[in-house]
Amino acid sequence: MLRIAVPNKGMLADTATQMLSEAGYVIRRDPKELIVFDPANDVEFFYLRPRDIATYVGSGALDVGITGRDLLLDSGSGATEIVGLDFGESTFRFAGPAGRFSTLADLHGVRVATSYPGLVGAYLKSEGVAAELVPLDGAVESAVRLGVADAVADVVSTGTTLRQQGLEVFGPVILESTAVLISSGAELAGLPTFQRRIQGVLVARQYVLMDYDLPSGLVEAASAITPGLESPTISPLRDSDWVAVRVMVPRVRMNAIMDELYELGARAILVSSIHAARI
Ligand SMILES: Nc1ncnc2c1ncn2[C@@H]1O[C@H](COP(=O)(O)OP(=O)(O)OP(=O)(O)O)[C@@H](O)[C@H]1O
Ligand SMILES: O=P(O)(O)OC[C@H]1O[C@H](OP(=O)(O)OP(=O)(O)O)[C@H](O)[C@@H]1O
Ligand SMILES: [Mg+2]
Repeated sequence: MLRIAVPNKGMLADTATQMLSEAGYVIRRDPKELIVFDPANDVEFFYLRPRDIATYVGSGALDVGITGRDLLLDSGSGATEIVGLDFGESTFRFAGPAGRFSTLADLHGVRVATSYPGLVGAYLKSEGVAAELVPLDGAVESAVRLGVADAVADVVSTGTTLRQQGLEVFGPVILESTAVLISSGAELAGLPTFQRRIQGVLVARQYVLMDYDLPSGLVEAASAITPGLESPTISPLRDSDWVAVRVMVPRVRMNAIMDELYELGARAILVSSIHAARI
C-alpha cells in the first residue's frame, strides 16, 4: 500500500486535496481527519503540516508527498522532487528597508530573519556570505521594524506584505518555488500509477481539446499551428473539400490559436475541457 503525505493546512492544502480528488482518490470530508484510507486504490493519505512532509518522506516513514520546493530544500531531508505540480508558485527573496541594501555582499555581518534557516543558511554559505541568521516561526517581515533583524529572507508572492512593512527585495532570487511531488526514492508497486494519475490531472488542467473544420488544402498549415501532442486527428467530412481536425492545445494559448486558425480559414472552432487524461 502506498502511503502519501498531504498538506493539512496552509497555502497548499486546498489545491493539493482537490488534485487528489480529480485523480480519483478518496479525500477527507472533515478538516480534523488526519488519516484517510482509500482501499479501492490501495493508498493511505496522511494529512500533515506542509513543513513536516519532507521529513516524513525523506526518512522513509511515508512514500510520497506534496509540499513546497522551498520547504523541501529547507528541511535538508533526503526526499527527492519528482515533478512540479503547477500551483503554490512563489519566489524566495532577501528584503530590507527601502534603499538600505542593494547586493548580496551587503549582507556581510548583518542579521537576517527567516523561517527557512536551512534554505537561507545553505544559500549564504554557497555564496560565501557570512550573515547572522535569526530563525523565526513566521511573519518575519515585522522583525526589521521590531529591531531583531536588519534584513529578512522570505516567501514573496504578491509583495504586499513586504510593501506594507516598508521593505523591498534586493539581490538575486534565492529560489523559484512551486508545489512539488516528492518521493522517498523507494521503488513501490503503486507509485507509477499514482504518478500517472497526478500527471493526468496536470494535463487536464494545462490542455483543452480543440475541434475545427478546415479546407482540406490547409492541413499542413493548420498542423503547424496546432501540432498536437503526437499528431492531429484528421477525419473526413461529407463535403470532401473539408476535413475535421481534433487536437489538444495549451489552455493559456487557446484564444490566440483560435484567432490564427480562423485567419487561416478554419471554421466552427470549438473548445472543450479535458476531465482526465493518460498521456
Ligand atoms: N502567497 C503565499 N504565501 C505563503 N506561501 C505561499 C504563497 N504562495 C505559495 N506559497 C507556498 O506555500 C508554502 C508555505 O505554505 P504555508 O504557508 O502553509 O506554510 P508555513 O508558512 O510554513 O505555515 P504557516 O503559514 O501555517 O505557519 C511554501 O511552499 C510557499 O512557497
Ligand atoms: O507577497 P505576499 O503575497 O504578501 O505573500 C507573502 C507572505 O505570505 C506568507 O506568509 P503566511 O501568510 O504564510 O504567514 P507566515 O509568515 O506566518 O508564514 C509569506 O511568509 C509572506 O509573509
Ligand atoms: Mg506561511
